[in-house]
Amino acid sequence: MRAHPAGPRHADVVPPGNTAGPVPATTDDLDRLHPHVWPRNAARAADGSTGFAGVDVRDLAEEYGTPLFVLDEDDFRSRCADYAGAFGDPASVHYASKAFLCTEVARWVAEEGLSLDVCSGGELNVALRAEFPPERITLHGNNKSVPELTAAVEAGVGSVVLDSFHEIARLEHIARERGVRQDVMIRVTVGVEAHTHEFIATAHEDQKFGFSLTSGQAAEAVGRVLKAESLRLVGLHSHIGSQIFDDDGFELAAHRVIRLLAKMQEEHGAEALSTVSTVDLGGGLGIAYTAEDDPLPPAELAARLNEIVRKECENAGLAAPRIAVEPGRAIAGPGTVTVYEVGTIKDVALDGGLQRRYVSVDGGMSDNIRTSLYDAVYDCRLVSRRAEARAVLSRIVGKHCESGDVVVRDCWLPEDIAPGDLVAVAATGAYCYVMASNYNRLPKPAVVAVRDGQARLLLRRETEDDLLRLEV
Ligand SMILES: Cc1ncc(COP(=O)(O)O)c(C=O)c1O
Ligand SMILES: N[C@@H](CCCC[NH3+])C(=O)O
Repeated sequence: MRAHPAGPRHADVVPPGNTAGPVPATTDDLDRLHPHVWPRNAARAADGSTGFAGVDVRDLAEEYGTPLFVLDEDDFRSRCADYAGAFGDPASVHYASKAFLCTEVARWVAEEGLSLDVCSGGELNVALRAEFPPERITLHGNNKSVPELTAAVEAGVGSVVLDSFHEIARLEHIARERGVRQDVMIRVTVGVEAHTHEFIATAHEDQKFGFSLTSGQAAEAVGRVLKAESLRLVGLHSHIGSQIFDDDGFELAAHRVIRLLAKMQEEHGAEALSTVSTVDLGGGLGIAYTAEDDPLPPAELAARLNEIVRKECENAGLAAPRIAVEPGRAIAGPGTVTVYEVGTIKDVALDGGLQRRYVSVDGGMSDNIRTSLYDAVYDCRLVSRRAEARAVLSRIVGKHCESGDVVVRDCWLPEDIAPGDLVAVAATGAYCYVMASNYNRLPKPAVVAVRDGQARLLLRRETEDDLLRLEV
């Protein structure tokens, strides 16, 4: 181990409240790719450069350009397998495709035996292009259009998660016209305050999703669906939010959904509810964006949920339903990194003798809006060579005309970072590419999959011509 000190040039110049964690004690620490945060097949090579599934990051940058999303295929597939194993039946794990989707990834999900959640006609279209088995597709959304509902029914999707009274009537009409009995679930807003950013919590009462439990709307929705001859109620659904670390919220949600099921059985009779075989507890499992984050292992979560559902059902005298879950971030997030090239570097003197270093890269808020939107925290490392100098607290910023264009608010980088160096931001597989924009007319980056020493393009980089394609 190299014992070279990596502390800041002057510890007293570091601005307070930084989110980069403690000063790396050595240059080895500055180089370390924490295994919870970085893709399962990321590793430093002997010369200090970084390989992703055995492919040198410098070769990837040269061949595909930067910014570049690099997706470790085995990491993605192994997380599908982890969830499938934890919950017993792969089909009861629905990959939430909003986190990241392209045709090839939909094929991987199908091959791993999982189900797939889509929440728009566009996502459905990609799934069907990948020939994803329609009976394993679920359609979500609080405002699905008539064409979206129609496309789903005609494709033969496994279920539609109903989100409003308007939609019950709309879907009933569409299914009846086509002579189909469509399987549906009801999205119940269970009134749980998930401990996460307020913009990504979804089960408190005052928001747009689902039928609320306390107002009686959820019970009313069950009644209406049971009367709709072209709909068949197969499950109750709850999703409490995203990037959640403790299981209390899931437990409470499970408890409330089962109570509703029991109440509905009392009201409508066991026969009427005999088709309700699933309790879907949604997604939301947090991932490690930094070494301090401590996500719940899928097997632990599955065991806890099974136990609570079993106990609740026993108390209510119900047969235990199948538990379904919808992880998006937990499957797609950790296996992808974004590689950027450093362009410019600027040191700023702050009040009180403090200093901040701005490292500008060739992407920004157009390929990762999460930092500006949710104050997201990320780990960023120099990946094209070994760190040889002391650590300097740095801020990774993009190239957009916006001072809030921050990719990583605080991270430690070696003092000698220079234009042309490659840096990578970890855990960008979920909600980065899919939320990308063309702000300042920047083309969307390419997405490349790596596996067994080989790289394969999944989505090509947008071109200047692509950016002109909508001009009339
Ligand atoms: C209904 C539903 N299911 C699943 C997910 C996936 O969430 P996550 O990516 O946090 O697992 C979301 C997004 O929050 C969602 O709205
Ligand atoms: N897009 C959000 C989460 C919302 C998930 C979809 N309901 C994120 O990046 O964290």
